[in-house]
Amino acid sequence: MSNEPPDTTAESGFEPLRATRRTALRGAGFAGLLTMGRASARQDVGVRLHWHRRDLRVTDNPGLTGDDRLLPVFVHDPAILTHGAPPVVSFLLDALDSLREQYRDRGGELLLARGDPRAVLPALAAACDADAVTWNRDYSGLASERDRAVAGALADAGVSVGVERLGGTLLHEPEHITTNDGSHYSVFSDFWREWRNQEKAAPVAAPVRGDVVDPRGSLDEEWLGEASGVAGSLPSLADLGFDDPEADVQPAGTDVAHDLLADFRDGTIYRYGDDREFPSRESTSRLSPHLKFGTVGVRTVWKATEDAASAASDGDARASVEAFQRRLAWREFHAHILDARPDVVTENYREYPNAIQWRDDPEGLQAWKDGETGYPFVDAGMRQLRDEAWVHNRVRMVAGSFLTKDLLIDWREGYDWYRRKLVDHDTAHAAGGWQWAASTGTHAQPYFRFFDPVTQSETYDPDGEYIREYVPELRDAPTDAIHEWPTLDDERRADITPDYPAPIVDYGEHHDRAIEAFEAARGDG
Ligand SMILES: Cc1cc2nc3c(=O)[nH]c(=O)nc-3n(C[C@H](O)[C@H](O)[C@H](O)COP(=O)(O)OP(=O)(O)OC[C@H]3O[C@@H](n4cnc5c(N)ncnc54)[C@H](O)[C@@H]3O)c2cc1C
Repeated sequence: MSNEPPDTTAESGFEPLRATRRTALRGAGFAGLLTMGRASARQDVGVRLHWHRRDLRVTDNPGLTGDDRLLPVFVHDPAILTHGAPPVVSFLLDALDSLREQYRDRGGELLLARGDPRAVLPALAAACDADAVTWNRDYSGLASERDRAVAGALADAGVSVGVERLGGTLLHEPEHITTNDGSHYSVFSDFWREWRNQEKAAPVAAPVRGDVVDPRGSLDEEWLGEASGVAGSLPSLADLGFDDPEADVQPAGTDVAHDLLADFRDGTIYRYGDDREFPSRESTSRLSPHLKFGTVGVRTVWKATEDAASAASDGDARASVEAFQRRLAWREFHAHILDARPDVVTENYREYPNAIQWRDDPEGLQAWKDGETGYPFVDAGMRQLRDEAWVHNRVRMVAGSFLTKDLLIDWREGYDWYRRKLVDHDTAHAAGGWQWAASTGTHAQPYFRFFDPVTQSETYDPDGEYIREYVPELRDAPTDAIHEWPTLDDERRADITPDYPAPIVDYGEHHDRAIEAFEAARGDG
C-alpha cells in the first residue's frame, strides 16, 4: 500500500492562486480582525494556513503533511452554524478543545475565528504571510459553494497564496469510483465491488514540534486576544446561540476516538457480523460522530480493520470484519451521491411521475418525536435519540419507515428532527438513510416494503431488553406483550400498564393507505 495520499488536487478544479499583490485587509468585516501583522516566526520555510473543518485531528490528516510550517485555524461560520443543533455543536466544541491541546503539545496554537471565511481567511493569510492555504475537501452543496467562494475571495484579495483542496475525509474520492459512463454509482453492491478492489492509502504521520507555527509573539494581539474571538478561549454553546443539548452527548476528541477504535478492533468487530442488527448488544463502533467531524481519520479506521482481519482466527471472524468494512463503503457511497446530487438533502433522488401525497399530521409527527406512538420498538428508538443523541442503525431504519410509511409523513420532517437531535448528523448519510426509508432513494427500498415494527421488535429485540431500557413503562410487562402491544385489546393493555399509550395508528390499516399513496405517485392507481 502506498504511504502517499492520493492526489486529489488534480481534479479539484482549483488552480493555485498566483496573485502577486498583497493588499491590506483592514476592517475585513468579521469579529476581531483589525490589524495585520507578520506572523512567520521562521523565515526560511513558508507558512501554510490550514483551515480545519471536518478534520479535527492532527493524526492521519493529509492536509497537514508537507514541508512548510503550519498555522491551523478553525472558523465558526454563522452561515454553517444556522444548520447546526445543540448535540453536534456541543461535540464540535469538545473536539476543538481536544484539537487545540494536540497543537499545544506540538508547540503551536489553533487559531479560532468567528465570521465569514471569505473575509477571515484572506485577512489571516495576509496577516501571517502565508504561502498557501489548504483544506480537506467537503462534499455537501453548501460546503462546496462556500469553498469556491473562499478560493475566489483569496484571489480577489490579492493574497499571494496557493489554494489546495485535499482528500482527508474519504478513502476514495468521487472521481475515482465511477460507472463506465463516468457517473456515480446508484446501486450499492456495484459500488462496493469497485470500492473494495481499489487500493487504500495508509494513514499519514502527524506533524511534530517544529512543524507548527506558534503564532504568539508574531501575530498581532488582535488576532490572539480573547476579545477578538480569534484565539483565547473557546466559545460556549450559548456564545454561538445554542441551548445545552437535552441528551447526554458522547465525548469527542482524538484520544476518545482512538480508544473506541482500539476496543472495537480488538474485540467487538468480531461480533459485528452476527450482532450488529441487535440494538441491545452494543456491537457497533459508535464512531459515527468521530467520522463526521474527523476526530479520527478514515485511513486509520481502515487500517484497524485490516489489522483485525489479519488477526482473525477464522473465516467467520474475517467475514465479520468485512461486514464492518461494508459500512465504511456505505459512508462513501452516500458521500459520492451527495457530491453528484447536492439536492438530495431536500429533493427526492428518484422522482415518481406524480407527487407523493404525504399526510399533514402534526399530532402523529409529535407523537413520533416524543416516542409516544404506542409502537414500543419505534418509541424506544426515539427516546434513545432524546437521551443519547444517537440511535442504533436498525432502529433508525424502523423509526424512519414508521414515519414515512405507517404515518405517511414526508421524510424531510424526519430528516429535520434527526438533524436537530443526532450527534452524528451528516447531510450525506441522513439524506441517504431517509430517502432509503421513504423509498425515494437510489437503490430504493421498494415502495411496498415496510418494516413491520412488531416483527422487527420480535426479531431484533427478542427479549425486549432494548425496549425495557428506553420505555420504562413496559419494564415489567411480559415479553410477548411488549412486542404485541399494538395488537392487544384495550383491556389487556390497561391491565399491563395505564402509563404507556395505545397505538396512534391502527395496526395493518396504515399499510394499505401507504401502498395506495405510492401507487398513485407511480401512476398505477
Ligand atoms: C434514517 C437514517 C438516518 C441516518 N442518519 C445518519 C447521520 O445523520 N449520520 C450518520 O453518520 N449516519 C446516519 N445513518 C447511518 C447509520 O445509522 C449510522 O451511521 C450508524 O448507526 C452509526 O453508528 P456506529 O458508528 O456505531 O455505526 P457502525 O455500524 O459501527 O458503522 C461504522 C461507520 O460506518 C458508517 N455507516 C454505518 N452505516 C451507515 C449507513 N447506513 N450509511 C452511511 N454510513 C454508515 C458510519 O460512519 C459509522 O460510524 C442514518 C441511517 C438511517 C436509516
